Amino acid sequence: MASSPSSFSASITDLKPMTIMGNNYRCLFSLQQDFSPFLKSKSNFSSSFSSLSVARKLHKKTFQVNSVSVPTESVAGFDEMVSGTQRKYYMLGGKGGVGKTSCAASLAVKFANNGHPTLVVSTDPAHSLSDSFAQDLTGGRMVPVEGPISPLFALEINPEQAREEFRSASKSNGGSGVKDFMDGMGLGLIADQLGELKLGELLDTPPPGLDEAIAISKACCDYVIQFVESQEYNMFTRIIFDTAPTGHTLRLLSLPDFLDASIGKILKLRQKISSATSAIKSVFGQEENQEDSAEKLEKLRERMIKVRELFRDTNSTEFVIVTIPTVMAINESSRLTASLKKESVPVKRLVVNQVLPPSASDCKFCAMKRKDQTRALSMIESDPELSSLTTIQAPLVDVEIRGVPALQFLGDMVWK
Ligand SMILES: Nc1ncnc2c1ncn2[C@@H]1O[C@H](COP(=O)(O)OP(=O)(O)OP(=O)(O)O)[C@@H](O)[C@H]1O
Repeated sequence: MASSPSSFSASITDLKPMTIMGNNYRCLFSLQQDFSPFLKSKSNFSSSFSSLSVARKLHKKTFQVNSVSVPTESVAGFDEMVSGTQRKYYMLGGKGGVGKTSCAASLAVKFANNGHPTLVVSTDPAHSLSDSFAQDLTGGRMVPVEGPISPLFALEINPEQAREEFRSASKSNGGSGVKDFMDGMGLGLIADQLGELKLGELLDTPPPGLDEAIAISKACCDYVIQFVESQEYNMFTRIIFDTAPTGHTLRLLSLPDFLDASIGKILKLRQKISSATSAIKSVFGQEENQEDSAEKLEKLRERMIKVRELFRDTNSTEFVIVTIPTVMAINESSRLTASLKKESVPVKRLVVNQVLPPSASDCKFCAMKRKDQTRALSMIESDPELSSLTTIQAPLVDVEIRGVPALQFLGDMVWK
């Protein structure tokens, strides 16, 4: 067990041979556990970082010797991602289990090691950032991640809190449909005021599948607004979102539009009603309160427009799709790309994760798997949505990617 920089360097020579699907090579991952006490000390990390670079070089060399290099189709692009100190947002999304969290966490580590104070945020109700960083990041607030050179913080948006808010608002108002929705969105005051006027009939039907997940989307939007407005987040020049599987993410992205449209309708309605009879005015209470709530609504609407604009700003935001080489995952990625384009969300990169590395001698299982993957990869080339994206291939490795050194290792293979 190493616990000091000197023993760390000595142990570099002890890298254990590991295998990627049958091919021998030396793997940095075997270091992760041995050196965790050492890596706990941030001051030690910069010296460990240079040692890790040596280890990586050694690793690359071994790759060449054994002819099992990482798939070569990776396209340059990290230079562009890392350049500039203006804040950039990266959202990583795709089908469940394809490696969104691993890719998002590895990108965050890479940015932080390249001088960017970075925040990585999980918007997936089933968070796995803590597992990925091998560190407790729960609690719904920013937690520093030990290891990288520049500050790296992680935030897992607390789904229970958002769900609870939604549930209690729905229960206490005893309504249904749009009214429940408005309550859950923190618009209970307006919903109450308009309750007698059959609000549900005056608004369009909310999107199908409306449930507690939308409360989490609302919480995410609130955070996004804070990232833009609050001093607390000023320092971050890169913010990465590890998003939930496709359905949730699309809901999150369309929420600002939906709220903007709904609020617009309420405001118009209010205007009409405020000039009507005193009987109707009494439903709304005093003139002063009307002004107050109209102002609140207008403010909420402005903030939603801000979130929407941010999601669509090609200068500051990019949605990176993560997939794996299977027909199902690629079909879903194609649909996701089409939806994102429809929402005008900038998307230009596709990470194809868990690609079998080349091998001179496949077993029967590997040969079958490789055939499947080759077929799936060729689908990308002919897919009308995906073919125009920059494709980055990331290899399947035979160990779980957990902890900063492992994420750094993955990041160096993916983000080039
Ligand atoms: N390139 C890879 N090689 C080997 N294992 C990988 C690779 N990428 C990810 N994994 C493993 O796959 C599992 C799922 O990865 P991850 O949690 O990153 O996926 P996800 O898309 O975020 O999942 P979810 O949709 O459940 O949030 C993890 O155990 C992770 O270590």
